[in-house]
Amino acid sequence: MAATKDAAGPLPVRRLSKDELVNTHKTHLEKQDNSPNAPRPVKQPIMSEAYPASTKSIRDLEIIPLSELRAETHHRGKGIIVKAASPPFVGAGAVSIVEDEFGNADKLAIYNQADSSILSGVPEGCVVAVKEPYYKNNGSEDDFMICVDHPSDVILLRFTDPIIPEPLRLGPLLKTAEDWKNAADRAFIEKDFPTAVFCYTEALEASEDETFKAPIHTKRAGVNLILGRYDSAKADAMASRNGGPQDWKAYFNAGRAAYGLCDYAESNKLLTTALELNPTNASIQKEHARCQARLREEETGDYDFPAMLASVTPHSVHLDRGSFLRNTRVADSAHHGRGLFATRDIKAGELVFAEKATLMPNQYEPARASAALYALMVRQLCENPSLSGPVLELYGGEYERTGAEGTIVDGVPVVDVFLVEGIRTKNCFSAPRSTLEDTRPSLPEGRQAKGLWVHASYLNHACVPNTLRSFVGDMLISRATRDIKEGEEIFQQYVPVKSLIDVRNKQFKEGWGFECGCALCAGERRSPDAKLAKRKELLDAVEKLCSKKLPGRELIPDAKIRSVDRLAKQLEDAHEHDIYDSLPRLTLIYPCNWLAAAHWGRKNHGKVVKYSMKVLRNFGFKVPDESETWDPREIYTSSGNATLMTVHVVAALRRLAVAYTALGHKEMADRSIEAAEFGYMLVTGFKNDLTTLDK
Ligand SMILES: C[S@@+](CC[C@H](N)C(=O)[O-])C[C@H]1O[C@@H](n2cnc3c(N)ncnc32)[C@H](O)[C@@H]1O
Repeated sequence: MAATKDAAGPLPVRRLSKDELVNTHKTHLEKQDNSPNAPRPVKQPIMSEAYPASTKSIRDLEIIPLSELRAETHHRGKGIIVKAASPPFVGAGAVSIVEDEFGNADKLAIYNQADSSILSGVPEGCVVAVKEPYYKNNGSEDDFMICVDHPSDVILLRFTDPIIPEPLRLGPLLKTAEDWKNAADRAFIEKDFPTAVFCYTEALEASEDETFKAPIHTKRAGVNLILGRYDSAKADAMASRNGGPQDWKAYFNAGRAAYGLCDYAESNKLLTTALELNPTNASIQKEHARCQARLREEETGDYDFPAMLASVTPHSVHLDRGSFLRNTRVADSAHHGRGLFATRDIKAGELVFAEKATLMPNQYEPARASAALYALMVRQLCENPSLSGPVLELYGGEYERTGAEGTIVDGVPVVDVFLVEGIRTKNCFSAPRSTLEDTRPSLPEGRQAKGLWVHASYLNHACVPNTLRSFVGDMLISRATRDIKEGEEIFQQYVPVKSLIDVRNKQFKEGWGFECGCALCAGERRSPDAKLAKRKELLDAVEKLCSKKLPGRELIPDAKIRSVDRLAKQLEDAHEHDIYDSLPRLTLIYPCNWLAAAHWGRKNHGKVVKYSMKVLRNFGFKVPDESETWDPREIYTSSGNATLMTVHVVAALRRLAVAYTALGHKEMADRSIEAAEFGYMLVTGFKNDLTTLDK
């Protein structure tokens, strides 16, 4: 863990007075962008500044005055209780001027609160407790602020909480439970849902009358459903039961909440009860049928992928589908910690699993995608604690846990934003809106969302993996690239691998903290350094000569083709037979692809066959001598365990088909196309027309 600043720093020489703070704050408020759709920036944690979230109750901390806060210090064992003396300035966080019971004032910046929480902009007059506050200098001599990064380090205190010191007490703002209910109803009509939840909560706290409380639970369940706070919605719905004829509503709402949590088995149970109580209700029937469909998908893995793709639009990338996971299970891995293992034999091409994202924001802007996922993870852990368990169990890198993360303290789950960021960086995937679309050459590159798929997060990496992942909206599809035996570990590539072993392992070390030990990496490490250096030198020479591009329609001069051919031969000679006999030769893929494309432009079909077959060979596939009759469809099942499948394999097979046709080898041409279609299914996740590759 990074150094925390627990040692006491100095008391500031000068602090700004309340008037000075409030006046400056007012000028900021005047400039605040209040448009409802203005995107809120996210303050993503800097791991070198990491410090753990407080795990103590505010009632176990020593409450200190603001005047005792020391610069650059985490005040362990201490807490402050303050009242907001200004409206909040809402940017990456919410900044308020606050005062304590002694009239000391200071600036409080609260980050990482969900928009649906009232703490995302503490209203003036509210009282909050900050646990183990971090007091931070903002640059100039007298500019300090209390900086709350962990959402659970700040607690909104109820007006009647006895912990509030006398001078900060207002007493209840409204007199009766009925007043609070009416205020909540008004907030609901104005679509101010966080305030509605707050006021319904006060109404519930202010009343002992169960007949008054039951419908308020129903209303708060409804608001929580709107806010996506499914755990609370479910608890409210269940609390609204009173044994009367309206209880079907409670089960219906609880069922919808469980559906929102993707807990379809639980949802089914609740909706079935709702249906028993009200068998003719069309809304329950509809939700029940929807839930049954999810359970079928979970059981069978039977998906209509084209329909799913058709439903993905720029505004709707979250698919209403269940996850099919039963072909795989999590178990200890010989490579690292836990991994995913096959629970039965899986044939090349079969669905290994399909998983709906646990969390994936609809944010495809490269500059915003990571921050959006981080913010969503924090929000969900705060709002739906039932999701915390599976997310917090994921590998979080080197960040040291306290063990209290996710436990409920002072009524809220402890959420440590640095752990969340650690989990995010080690487990998130980039996802195009659809992999099929992504294979279109005309599509601009780089528009990918970032998401978290909890089951897929257990996959370890191999450069020569046995599965390939693809996406349709927020659904991750994993297909077997070769036959997998029951009990075998499932691997995937974390990122497309670089051809030079040093370069790719540097990437794994820096990004994920490991050195790959897959068959390819282990084999390549047997090559002496001089051979590795020679291959790098030759690849550099080819890339320089060809400017890293593949030939298009232009006619490439003979002399250039001869030069590339010569370098390719030297590269081939720089691979030891005993090591590379059944391993991919990644540095040779680009030159061979280039030569196939160059000969393609010259309609030199024999050479196209030769170099396309070399491309397949260099991806690790077993191919015969180019003059033999063979069946390209067999490459997926007869090539051993060190192959690498990409869209370039599909392109090579297509090129092969055209060349075979031109040479009059119709049968091999047809088989090549079938093999290309199969490969394209692996790449895109389901059967698709190869012509997408031309669009
Ligand atoms: C997404 S997690 C994979 C699941 C992880 N093994 C676990 O126990 O939760 C990613 C982490 O797994 C480890 N890992 C993945 N592939 C590996 C490999 N081939 N060899 C060693 N460690 C690997 C790395 O520490 C990486 O940061």
